[in-house]
Amino acid sequence: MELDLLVIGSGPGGQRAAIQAAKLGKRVAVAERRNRLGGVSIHTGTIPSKTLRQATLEQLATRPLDVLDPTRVEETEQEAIEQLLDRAAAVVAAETAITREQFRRNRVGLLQGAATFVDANTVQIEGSDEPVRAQRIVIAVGTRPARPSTVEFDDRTIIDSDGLLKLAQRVPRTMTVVGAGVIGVEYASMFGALGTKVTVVDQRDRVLTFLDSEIGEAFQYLLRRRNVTFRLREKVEAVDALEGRGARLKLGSGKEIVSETVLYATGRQGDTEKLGLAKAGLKADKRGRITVDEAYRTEVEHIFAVGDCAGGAGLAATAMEQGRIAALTAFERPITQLPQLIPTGVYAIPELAMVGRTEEELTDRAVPYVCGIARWSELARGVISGDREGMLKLLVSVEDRSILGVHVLGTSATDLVHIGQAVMASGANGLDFLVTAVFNYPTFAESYKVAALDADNRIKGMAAFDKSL
Ligand SMILES: Cc1cc2nc3c(=O)[nH]c(=O)nc-3n(C[C@H](O)[C@H](O)[C@H](O)COP(=O)(O)OP(=O)(O)OC[C@H]3O[C@@H](n4cnc5c(N)ncnc54)[C@H](O)[C@@H]3O)c2cc1C
Ligand SMILES: NC(=O)c1ccc[n+]([C@@H]2O[C@H](COP(=O)([O-])OP(=O)(O)OC[C@H]3O[C@@H](n4cnc5c(N)ncnc54)[C@H](O)[C@@H]3O)[C@@H](O)[C@H]2O)c1
Repeated sequence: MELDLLVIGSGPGGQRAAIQAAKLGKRVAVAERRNRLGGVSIHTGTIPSKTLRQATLEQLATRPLDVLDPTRVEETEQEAIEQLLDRAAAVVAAETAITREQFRRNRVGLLQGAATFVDANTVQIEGSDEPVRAQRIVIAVGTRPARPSTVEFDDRTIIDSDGLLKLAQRVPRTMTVVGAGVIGVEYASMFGALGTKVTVVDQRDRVLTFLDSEIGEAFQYLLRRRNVTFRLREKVEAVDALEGRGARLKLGSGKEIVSETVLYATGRQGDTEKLGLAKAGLKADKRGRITVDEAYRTEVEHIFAVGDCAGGAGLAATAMEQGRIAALTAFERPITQLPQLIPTGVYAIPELAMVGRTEEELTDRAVPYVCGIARWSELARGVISGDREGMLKLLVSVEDRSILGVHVLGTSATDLVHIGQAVMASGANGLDFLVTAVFNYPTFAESYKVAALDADNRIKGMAAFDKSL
């Protein structure tokens, strides 16, 4: 088979690379080693975890009173987890079907089987007799959970985020989450909200270290109120399964934690070992990542790598755009590089999102700024929705009134952040746009106006003080 482009991997990076090349009229195929399309994003990562979260929130809002009946607790819990997993399975199936249909419409071929390089232009697909030759190749093989070699995972008691989706028995009473990164925190908050006593262990002294520290502290406080305990600056020394009764974690400080389930979320490893990269003149680093330039080109001119296996942000959102950029570059079309301003969304309970700088970064860079804050407790939409915990914080330049950072905690945070992203991208004077804009009322979006007025008042207050001197 002769192709203009072969894409290896059908996750978000591979999908977008393939469809972009097909839109240019190229002969394209995607190789996928699993018998399902969509990658980690659709099957074990983004989509199932976000569906479980949504279903959890709905279940909590409509939990029947008979759950308090002691004779029905086990049964009700079993039903509850089955409903959550069924909902995730239904959404996964729908998303897979959408991906398959998009490939069909765009005439993207599908080659099922693991791909390995024969040489820099030839790839063998497992189970096929005929090798595939392609003028250009995009590697989009993603990652898998990093499993420390000393830990015995059994997909039942000691699990990673893939194993969590097989937790079919019931919501565990106790859970230890190792790793307070995005995956650890999203699942810890979800199980905490469901009533599990969760302990989060991390070697760092803060959760989600990229957050603005005020928002991070508020978030940790809210999680503590929802059954989550933090053991920070702690290293895991050993994990022992206790026959049918959970597992015991031994920490470097000498503490021991016993829980029904241990969830490991300590990062991910590029899935590149079995690709035969050396045959194509390529190599990966010790985390399985392939080095690329700003257009996702590897050291070999016609081979590109995108998404999680090329390092970077580790997001479905960025993987998609990287795939598109790689395909445009491969066929000598003009590109716009990945923007600097990329939002982060954490789908915990409560939700978090940010774009731009934190207070700590601005302080380190000696950039003069003021904060403007809006609290959901004073926002009509917050009162109506019953979310009185949320807040939006704007960081505003005192020099040119541009918005330097946006930090949101609470309902709709992951959507709301994009208003800030758009205002920031439009450059200077963002504050004046927000101060004078009229937003629908009552909405969470109104928080931008409230926070902008707060920041404006602070800047005016400073100016009035200077004049009075
Ligand atoms: C629990 C969890 C929650 C997440 N939540 C979010 C979120 O809310 N928002 C967000 O933006 N991101 C989220 N992510 C991250 C997101 O899922 C990834 O960034 C994204 O899936 C990366 O896409 P990708 O195209 O690089 O590869 P992947 O989605 O990892 O897909 C790679 C594909 O390549 C295939 N493959 C591998 N080797 C071969 C081979 N040799 N031959 C053929 N096929 C091969 C694999 O089977 C797989 O299908 C989450 C991740 C996890 C684990
Ligand atoms: N909402 C989202 O966008 C979203 C959601 C989930 C996952 N993701 C992506 O998935 C990827 C993986 O996430 P992750 O949370 O597994 O990794 P991560 O690297 O973000 O976090 C891992 C955490 O584990 C800690 N850790 C590592 N080894 C440890 C040990 N031995 N003992 C104690 N703590 C230890 C680290 O200090 C770190 O805080 C990330 O790229 C993330 O962006 C994104």
